[in-house]
Amino acid sequence: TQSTRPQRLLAAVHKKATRGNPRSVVKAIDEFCNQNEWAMNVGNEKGEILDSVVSETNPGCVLELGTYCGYSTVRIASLLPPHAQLITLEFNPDNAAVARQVIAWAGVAEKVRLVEGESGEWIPKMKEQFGVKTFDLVFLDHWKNRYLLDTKLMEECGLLKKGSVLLADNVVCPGAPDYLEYIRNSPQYKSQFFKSHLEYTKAEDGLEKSVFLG
Ligand SMILES: CCc1ncnc2c1ncn2[C@@H]1O[C@H](/C=C/CNC(=O)c2cc(-c3ccc(F)cc3)cc(O)c2O)[C@@H](O)[C@H]1O
Ligand SMILES: [Mg+2]
Repeated sequence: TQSTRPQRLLAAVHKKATRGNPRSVVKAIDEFCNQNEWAMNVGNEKGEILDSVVSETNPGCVLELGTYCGYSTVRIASLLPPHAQLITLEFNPDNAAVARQVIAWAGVAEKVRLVEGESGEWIPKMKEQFGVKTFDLVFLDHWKNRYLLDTKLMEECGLLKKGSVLLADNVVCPGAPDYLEYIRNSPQYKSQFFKSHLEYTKAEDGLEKSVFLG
């Protein structure tokens, strides 16, 4: 049977990356996507912006929406302080299966809890199921038409506190217009746009960083 792109990406990780070395896993995926097949990982250019936001936030509790193959999961987890936790939501079981192996190969599995399921179902369960109080950082990179819905859901569930940071991928391409309109006009957020490029291309894209003001 034919392999899928995520499976071919995983094979490249096993072949090219050093087990236990998260940076080599990130490098192997970027090489695969630059040389073999484009895939919707945040990529290295936007990834460096993600890294700087993670480092400056120094988060104890992170939520990622849309694991896909685990590329950004590995980038974030490799920068977390000891005992910090990253919960990542992925509802496609095939993608989740690949992501678990990418995360394990990178050696960051003990910092990551991959939850297989829909964000809409699991965000309301974060407190009771995982003992989460609030998230210090949320990375939004799932279906673009879910960014706004899930942000409002996190607000309603009391999962954001003063200073919580939302970082949204693809606010230019493919775009998340309703999310941008809401977050840039809401008095409850301070937003900043980081201009960049769509992963592995010259097309314009960017990340929106928004700090919840409480
Ligand atoms: C239901 C809520 C919910 N709950 C849990 N998991 C969910 C979920 N909704 C989605 N997922 C999973 O997340 C991943 C999807 C991510 C969606 N990402 C893009 O569409 C995207 C596209 C481009 C691009 C494509 C083509 C172009 F031409 C240009 C740009 C570039 C990018 O960086 C992109 O992130 C998959 O694993 C889903 O299974
Ligand atoms: Mg993306």
